[in-house]
Amino acid sequence: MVITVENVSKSFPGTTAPVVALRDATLSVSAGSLFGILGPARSGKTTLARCVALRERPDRGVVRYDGMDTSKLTGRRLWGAQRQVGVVNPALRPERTVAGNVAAPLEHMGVEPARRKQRVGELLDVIGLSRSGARLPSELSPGQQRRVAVARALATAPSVLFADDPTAGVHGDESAAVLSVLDRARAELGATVVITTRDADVARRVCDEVALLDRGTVVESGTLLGLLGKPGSQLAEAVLPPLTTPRAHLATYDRAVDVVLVGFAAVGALLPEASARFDVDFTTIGGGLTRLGDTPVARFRLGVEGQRADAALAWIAERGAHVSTPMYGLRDVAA
Ligand SMILES: Nc1ncnc2c1ncn2[C@@H]1O[C@H](COP(=O)(O)OP(=O)(O)OP(=O)(O)O)[C@@H](O)[C@H]1O
Repeated sequence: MVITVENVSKSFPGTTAPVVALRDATLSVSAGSLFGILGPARSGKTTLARCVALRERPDRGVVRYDGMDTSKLTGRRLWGAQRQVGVVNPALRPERTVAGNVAAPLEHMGVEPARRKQRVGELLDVIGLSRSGARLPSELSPGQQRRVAVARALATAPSVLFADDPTAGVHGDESAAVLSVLDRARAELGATVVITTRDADVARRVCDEVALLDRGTVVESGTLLGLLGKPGSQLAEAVLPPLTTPRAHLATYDRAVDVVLVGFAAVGALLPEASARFDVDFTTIGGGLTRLGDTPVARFRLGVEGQRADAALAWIAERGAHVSTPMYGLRDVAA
């Protein structure tokens, strides 16, 4: 399902004046994407995600599901639209087993026992807890409990899954396992997944689309890979390896450039090949390698020497590398 948010504003009553949670927020969530709403504390992430999930009504603006204006929906039709979004609620029922927790929404819907059992089995497999169905939540680690909460939200096969801060209170490998379950929900069950997070690393690891929120305003949104080459992108800055080079260091080269390379072929081969073809030397003076999901991405600050430096840089740019002139932040100038 494609979800669009158009100029959504939302305020809440405050003690002295209304608290503005969202101002004119606009974004588009592609069908089948893992969409991250990223921003600092109180920037409006949860409110925006709740509007997307139809759990909160905007004061102004429209949320569309596959083009349909949801603001006009009431009663059964609103409920029907809300049911398309499974919301991950981390609070499990302590007295019920893992399987019982996952089965609860299906019982509520009156799904017959054999079908229920089959569905619960499938979901426990997706979350990697096939053999823990009979255990109680208290016997599981926080990360495993969170995975059960995801399975429960997926039980009724919603087309959209919403998880508010899915790695909150879960650490290290455990948080990677929670994120990989969200990724499987998208890849294997075909759900569009919307998450909120303060952590750019979460976005880097699993999100393919992101919106960056600042004090209720969407300051950037789009595909993460698409934003990498955008000059001055805050999202790109947050997920790429940092570049901090003293200005004096750059002066030792004919010229210096920042290069972003995306994908196995580019990261592995583009620079050595350009160097050989154009008889140009590249020296890495900053940056490094990372991954966006499974895609290797590199950002390097390079010293470039050789008469055909321009031709070499044009050649790598034609092959998809993003080449730019280093920009100086305050830190660099001070250094
Ligand atoms: N139900 C509510 N009543 C009053 N104020 C609210 C309500 N929900 C959110 N707010 C306020 O709206 C602003 C945005 O809150 P929101 O929870 O959407 O931000 P957030 O980015 O998810 O924050 P966090 O990362 O801290 O969870 C905050 O100032 C918050 O206090």
